[in-house]
Amino acid sequence: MSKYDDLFDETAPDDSVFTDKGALDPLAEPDEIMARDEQERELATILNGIKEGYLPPTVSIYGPPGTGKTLTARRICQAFATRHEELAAEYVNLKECRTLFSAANEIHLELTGERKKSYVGLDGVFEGIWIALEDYPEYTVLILDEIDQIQHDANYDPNEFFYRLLRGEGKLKRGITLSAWLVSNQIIDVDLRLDSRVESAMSDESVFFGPYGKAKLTALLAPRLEQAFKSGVLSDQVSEYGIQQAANYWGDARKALSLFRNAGELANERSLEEITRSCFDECIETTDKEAVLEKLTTLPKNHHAILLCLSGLRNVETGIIEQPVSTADIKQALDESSLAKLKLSNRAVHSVLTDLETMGLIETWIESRGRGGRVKQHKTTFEPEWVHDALERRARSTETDGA
Ligand SMILES: Nc1ncnc2c1ncn2[C@@H]1O[C@H](COP(=O)(O)OP(=O)(O)OP(=O)(O)O)[C@@H](O)[C@H]1O
Repeated sequence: MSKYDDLFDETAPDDSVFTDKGALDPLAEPDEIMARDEQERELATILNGIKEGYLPPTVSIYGPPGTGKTLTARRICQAFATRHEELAAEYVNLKECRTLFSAANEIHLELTGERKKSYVGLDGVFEGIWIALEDYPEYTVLILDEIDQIQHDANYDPNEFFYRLLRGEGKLKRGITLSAWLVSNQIIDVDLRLDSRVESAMSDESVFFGPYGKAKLTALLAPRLEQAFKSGVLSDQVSEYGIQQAANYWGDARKALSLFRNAGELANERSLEEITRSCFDECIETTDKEAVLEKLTTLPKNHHAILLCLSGLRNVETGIIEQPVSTADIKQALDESSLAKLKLSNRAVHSVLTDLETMGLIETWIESRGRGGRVKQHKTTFEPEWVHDALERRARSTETDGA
């Protein structure tokens, strides 16, 4: 018997509550979209516009995280495109794009399988996009997920991207009909402060995906819970309790799935035969923390630096991190620490703070101090200690990558 036989025996799940934990993976594609009939109908009506020779130049698809925007937009377009050869649909996720150039290049990559070199510039990439779309069917829907990322480009105004996308010369010259479906958490023209020449080229079509309430979450989770858990380990009452908690706290399908996975794992850890209400109560924070850490670990260095300054001041007596922190204090903490090497100007600090607020990671407000004037204050929307946990996690993964 090798040492691995022992190791595998020791780590094998013993009396697990799960039969198929993968069913609770939010990345796993569900067989069917549940509880989004209204939005599916709105989107199908928009697509059916091709029968009258019209697709809106833009459709804003917006709502809080985990409300099925991406899933619904992609599925409905794919289903329509397989039934109508005059329409093609392409999906591009702009999550990693920090410049207008990289966002346009991501679209180019999706359409052609190739990226453009940087010397061609933004206009060169758009020209490539229009050339590629010439060979497309009469109508193309381009789903641009996480479109709000393009506001992170410190050197360009997002209007430059939209102006080219909507009014580009190469597009008009070739008579290309493109409908850009802009998926984001906020309504896009308000969020990105688009100017009037861009706004006038956009349509005011928008489809809102609200947070899921208890009934919708129940419909959506039912087939996945049935697949995930052994029969008898999750009673109807306890399941209903977990769903109610997920609806009260978040209304987010992704977090609801994670909550059930975490609750099941806790029951396993404690060798419980059934999942209990307290498993859910104890997992609310873990589930929240998981989602925040995931977001934090993917942030750029400057964002981390600012968050560190925001969560670095501790009360000398209690050891508790003190918040809120003013913009001036953040800048001072930056300049007095090893983070000074990042050489962040006041403007850069301000722009990172705006980004963090848009991402829902901090809250910002103005405090009036009488004669002392007005001071901008900031605090994290989550436990500030988690910033340090995220950094540790990132350092560990860099070590592993480097190993
Ligand atoms: N209506 C639904 N029916 C079935 N599963 C759903 C539904 N809505 C969400 N889900 C599940 O939640 C996951 C996340 O949904 P999706 O990515 O579409 O959310 P989103 O609104 O685009 O989120 P974000 O704004 O964070 O990108 C899906 O992959 C799916 O597993």
